[in-house]
Amino acid sequence: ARRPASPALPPGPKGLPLFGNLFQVPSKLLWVKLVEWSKVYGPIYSYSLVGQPIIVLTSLHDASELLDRLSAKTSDRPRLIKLSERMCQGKQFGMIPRNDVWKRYRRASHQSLNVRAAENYWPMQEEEARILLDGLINHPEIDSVKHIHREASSIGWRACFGHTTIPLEGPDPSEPMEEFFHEVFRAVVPGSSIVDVFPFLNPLITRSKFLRRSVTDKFYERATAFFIKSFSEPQVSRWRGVLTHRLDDPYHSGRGRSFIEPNVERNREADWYGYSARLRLGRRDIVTATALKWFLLAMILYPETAAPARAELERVVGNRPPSFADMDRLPQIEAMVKELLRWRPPAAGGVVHMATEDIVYEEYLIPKGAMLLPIAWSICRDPSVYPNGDAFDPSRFIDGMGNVKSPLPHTHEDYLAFGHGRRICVGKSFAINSLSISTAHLLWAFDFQKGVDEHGVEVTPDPMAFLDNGATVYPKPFPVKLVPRLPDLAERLKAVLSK
Ligand code: HEM
Repeated sequence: ARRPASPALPPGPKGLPLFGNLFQVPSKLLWVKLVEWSKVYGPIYSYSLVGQPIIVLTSLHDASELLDRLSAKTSDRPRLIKLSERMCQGKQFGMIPRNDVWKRYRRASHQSLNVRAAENYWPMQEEEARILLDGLINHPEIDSVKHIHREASSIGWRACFGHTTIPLEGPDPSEPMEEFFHEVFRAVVPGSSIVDVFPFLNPLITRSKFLRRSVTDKFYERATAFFIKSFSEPQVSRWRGVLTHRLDDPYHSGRGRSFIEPNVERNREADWYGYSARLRLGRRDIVTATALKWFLLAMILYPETAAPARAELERVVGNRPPSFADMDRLPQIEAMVKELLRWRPPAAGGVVHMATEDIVYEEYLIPKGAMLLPIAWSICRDPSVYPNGDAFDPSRFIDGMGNVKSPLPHTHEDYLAFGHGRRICVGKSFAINSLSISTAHLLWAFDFQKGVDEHGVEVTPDPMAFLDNGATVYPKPFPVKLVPRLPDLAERLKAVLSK
């Protein structure tokens, strides 16, 4: 296309003077509306909230050009008053601007979470996957979602603090943090908080307790207080006390070194890194739990897609539980995890970036200060790379020889659910490992069938029934029936767990 004399913002829905599209965007499931608009206005379009332009990216081409290739100019975060400044007091590094503090946090967490370093958590993640199965077998009366949550929080907490496993019956020390992260995910959505839409309210809110309460919700103050307290020396020592104590427990081997340790040892600013690490990473694992809920749903609705992975597990591991050492020979598991994150990217609406300078992109102007919102839902079903993207089909990632296909360029090895550019998820390898080992164990151990409701009627879950949690999206709860695939499953697990 010929470039017009003065490039302008990508077109989009017409709004009101001053307010822009403020009254057209829903307060829940914003991304569903944004996907709808992309069908009308094209893969790249813009809308505005009270003068703030937001550029919506729904194609792989635009997202990779703007957020990956031009990431030097598009890796900032917008000012997030409620989330970053009020709730996290500038300490949650995923949300702060791209400044020196961010760089130090990012470097420190990359050191402990990169592909190689993530291998340190394999024994702990394997153990947790087995404890998950053990719980599901011995406590079928407890909702499977609760088991999944236990596993996810235990993995997250153990990685952060070197903690031993969190028991099903609790106590779960990470619980308040989970609450906090729910709030974080809600507040990261553009326009979700009134103080971000009308920043002039900020000083007023600081002064008025009434306003503070009314712009936030009931969890806010409690969760924020917990978050801030978790930096404090006494709190950290208290957690450490719990850890060391439990390490002697023979059933819970206590394997699993905190990923903070290497940083603490290496850095002179040990305390600073140590304390801050706890929050920047603690409870991100709830995203992994979300992915596992979608996994159960996919297995109920598309049972035939489990067959190749099962056949492979039978061939490679047989009657013993799978392990990371088997993963090279389990391409079907890799394909399953790729497809799971593609079909239902947990952060469906993407995480917002901000341009730090004016960018002329194709015929458009992306002005400095514009928000850029990559809609993972759409990008992960971009028809030019993933045809028939609404169908759950792990075989799309398998070639004629039964190996995982080489990914197409710019697809981040077919893991587009982890975002883009310099802000790409720092826990990516860690999360993929958690999902691979958990799905491998679940497929090895169980057949998944529809569960029944309180009247005994079989329930077919609706894959389009979403529960909004801001940047992440859950399936509406559904019952599932797990049928053990080996008669002596419980004994086999006991044998490996007590080793
Ligand atoms: C399936 C699980 C997960 C998914 C789908 C996911 C996805 C994402 C996405 C979309 C972003 C924003 C990227 C962007 O701005 O373009 C992000 C950022 C981040 N993720 Fe994850 N994540 C997952 C698990 C984790 C885990 C387990 C950890 C920690 C161990 C983690 C730590 C982070 C951090 C610290 C950031 C902020 C990075 C920055 O702003 O520089 N994530 N993640």
